[in-house]
Amino acid sequence: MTAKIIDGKRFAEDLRGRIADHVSRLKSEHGIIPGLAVVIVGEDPASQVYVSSKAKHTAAVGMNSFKHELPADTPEADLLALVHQLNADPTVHGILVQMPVPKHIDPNNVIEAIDPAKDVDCFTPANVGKVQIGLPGPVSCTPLGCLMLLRDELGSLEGKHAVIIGRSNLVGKPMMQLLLRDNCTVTVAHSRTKNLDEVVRQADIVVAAVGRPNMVKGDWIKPGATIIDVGINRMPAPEKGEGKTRLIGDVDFAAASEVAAAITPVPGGVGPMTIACLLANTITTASLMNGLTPPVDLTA
Ligand SMILES: NC(=O)C1=CN([C@@H]2O[C@H](COP(=O)(O)OP(=O)(O)OC[C@H]3O[C@@H](n4cnc5c(N)ncnc54)[C@H](OP(=O)(O)O)[C@@H]3O)[C@@H](O)[C@H]2O)C=CC1
Ligand SMILES: Nc1nc(=O)c2c([nH]1)NC[C@@H]1CN(c3ccc(C(=O)N[C@@H](CCC(=O)O)C(=O)O)cc3)C=[N+]21
Repeated sequence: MTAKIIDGKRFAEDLRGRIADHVSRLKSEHGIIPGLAVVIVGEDPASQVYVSSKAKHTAAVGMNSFKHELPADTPEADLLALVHQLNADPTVHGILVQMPVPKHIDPNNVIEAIDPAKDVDCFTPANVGKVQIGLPGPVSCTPLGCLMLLRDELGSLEGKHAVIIGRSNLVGKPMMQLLLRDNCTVTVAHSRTKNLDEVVRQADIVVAAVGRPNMVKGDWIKPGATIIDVGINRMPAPEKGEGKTRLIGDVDFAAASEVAAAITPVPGGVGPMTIACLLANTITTASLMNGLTPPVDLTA
């Protein structure tokens, strides 16, 4: 079998088109221009790339984009003061502080400082809890993007056995909640899981979110499974020239493609969906902050 390649880049483009429609409706019917503030501390090149990409897409859908770049040695108190200022700013509906933050800053203090009403990453305890009980609000961007791709590919997810590899607060745990809500039977594997290959062989749906290049082998995949590869691993690519790199996922794409029914590529799979879902969450928070029901097609 040669797997269908799930085109996350194209799906994200379509999603951004729908988001742009919602933005223009919020403007014309309610006089609201959704605003997203992105804060980056330090000069990590990969983070810079993501932040620029977010700013570009935010503006392209008609939202206000506010970018705050702080030096790497910014004291924690100054970062928290900026977050409080953004919490109080009525033109800002979403706040994202790019992670990781430098070592002298406690990421938990940053997350606690963000007003849950503007928490478009869905990092705050209030919003994590809302996802768990199924109340409206922002939903973790990467898991939301994975869910949209899976629903588009499979229709109903009911009764499917989903194996998630990774249990981070950013990806694995919220993915577990969303798949459970869609009536999957969910297994969450992690670094202490025994016989991971045998566990993965049970899966109708595999979500790999580990950060280890090509860790999931072709012979771990049940024939006909659907594979979502969240992993982003930057590898040296001397064949492209001195100092060049390329991205690969957590799944051995070539081997898994021989067995699976459908698979996301890296790049061009989950990554673009993450950014589109950040914009979707900004529509959700802007709607809720104004007493409006968030559009159903942008949330879980
Ligand atoms: N495409 C996108 O938009 C995004 C991509 N990513 C990428 O996804 C990947 C995961 O990110 P994130 O969740 O933040 O990573 P974390 O490092 O926070 O979590 C990794 C998880 O993988 C588990 N793990 C580590 N080694 C193994 C192993 N040998 N076998 C099984 N499980 C293992 C860890 O287990 P334990 O808990 O036991 O330590 C942990 O739960 C990264 O490559 C990241 O770059 C992340 C966010 C967005
Ligand atoms: N507060 C916060 N929220 C995040 O959502 C967040 C974060 N911090 N820190 C880092 C991770 C990682 N992340 C990605 C977003 C887009 C791509 C993406 O667009 N990837 C492209 C490739 C981009 C490239 O070529 O570098 C793709 O997979 O096709 C990847 C990874 C969001 N994260």
